[in-house]
Parts: sequence; C-alpha cells; structure tokens
Amino acid sequence: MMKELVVATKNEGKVAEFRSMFSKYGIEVKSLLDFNEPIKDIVEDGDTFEENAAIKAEAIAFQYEIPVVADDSGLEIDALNGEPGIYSARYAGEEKNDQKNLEKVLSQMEGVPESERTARFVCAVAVARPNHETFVKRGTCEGVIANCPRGTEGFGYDPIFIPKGSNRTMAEHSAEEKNSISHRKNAIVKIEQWLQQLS
Ligand SMILES: O=c1nc[nH]c2c1ncn2[C@H]1C[C@H](O)[C@@H](COP(=O)(O)OP(=O)(O)OP(=O)(O)O)O1
Ligand SMILES: [Mg+2]
Repeated sequence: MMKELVVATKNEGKVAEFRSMFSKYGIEVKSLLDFNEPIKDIVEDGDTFEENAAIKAEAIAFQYEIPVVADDSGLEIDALNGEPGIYSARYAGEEKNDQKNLEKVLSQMEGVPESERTARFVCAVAVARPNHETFVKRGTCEGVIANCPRGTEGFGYDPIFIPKGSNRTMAEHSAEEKNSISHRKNAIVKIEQWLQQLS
C-alpha cells in the first residue's frame, strides 16, 4: 500500500527527485503543485537552509494538520564566500530564473582558476508534524563550477556543477545517477528511519 506524503515545494525538479527517491519507501509524493486551492508563496526569511526548510514545512503542516516534508537547498561557492547560498533561487532577480542564475554565477567566476572553483550543493530537509518537534537534516554534494553550461538533465545549477570524481556536469548525469550522489539524496538518507515507519 502506497502512503501519501506532502512535500512543501513548488519546484518541479525537486518534486521529480523526491518522487523517485521516496518510491522505495512505498511513499507517494504530493506537492504544492497538486493542491486545488492556490498556495501563497511562503516567505523564506530564515538565515540558514535549515531555518528555511523548517519554515516551509511548518507553514503547510500547521495549516493542513498533516505531516509535511520540505527542502531548502542551494549552491555554495568558495571563491564567492559561500554565495549564492540561501539566496540561490533569486540570485539574478526575483523572477527565479535558472538560466539567468547560472549565467550570473559564470560571470562572477570568470577568471577564477580551476583549483579555486570548488563548491557544494547543500540541501536541508525538514519534517514537520502537528504536535511534534520539527527536525531538519542536511546533505551536501561537493564539486567544482564548470567554465560553461553542459547537459540537459536536472534543474537549477546542474549544468554548471561538476560533482567530485566526475568529468561531467550534474546535468550530464541521468536522474538515477544524480539521485545516488546528490545533496538531496544525502539529506534524505538521514530521515530514512522516519520514512520507513511512515510506510
Ligand atoms: O539539485 C539541484 N540542482 C541544481 N540546482 C539546485 C538543486 N537544488 C537546489 N538548487 C538550486 C535551485 C534554486 O536556485 C535553489 C533552491 O531554492 P529553494 O528556495 O530551495 O527552492 P525553490 O524556490 O526552487 O522551490 P521551493 O522553495 O518551493 O521548494 O537552489
Ligand atoms: Mg524557494
């Protein structure tokens, strides 16, 4: 029997990855894109990925009185002092455009040599439930920033992120490959016990 779980996101790329990674726990993913009523944008005004993930999960869990998972994630680039970090979605402006965001990163990184292009994807996954303490786990994926975009898989900054040990960008990895090494995967394994008891 499949058990339904709401993931409090409007990002289709995340939804696809949660759907794929939660299926092995017998969990069917519903997202904010599946709600009939319009869901107002949740203000992500925390100072950390963890705070923002908890804000998103609790906003939906407390309104609908159901268990909710949320994800706050982004790209930390060492040569840019950790930018874009928690501002990853809006790095090039409020419209949250993936293409513009990655172009801005490439222009900021122009002239930065290979050895100084280190970066990581970070993902905080929060679990919020009515009458329970929220908990949040972090996963990361180390890599380097490419010199130009390559590949069409995935979403966001995937075309300019080369995971450690690979010579391909994340967007040149299949969904299955990405879901075995990603920051999101590395956060989800830390809530595995909770996912198992749910199903
Ligand atoms: O696996 C990833 N591969 C590439 N890029 C990624 C990934 N994971 C996060 N990212 C980027 C996309 C976005 O620029 C930001 C997330 O921002 P974040 O606020 O967490 O998500 P969002 O606003 O797109 O959807 P929502 O808040 O409804 O979950 O980091
Ligand atoms: Mg967001």
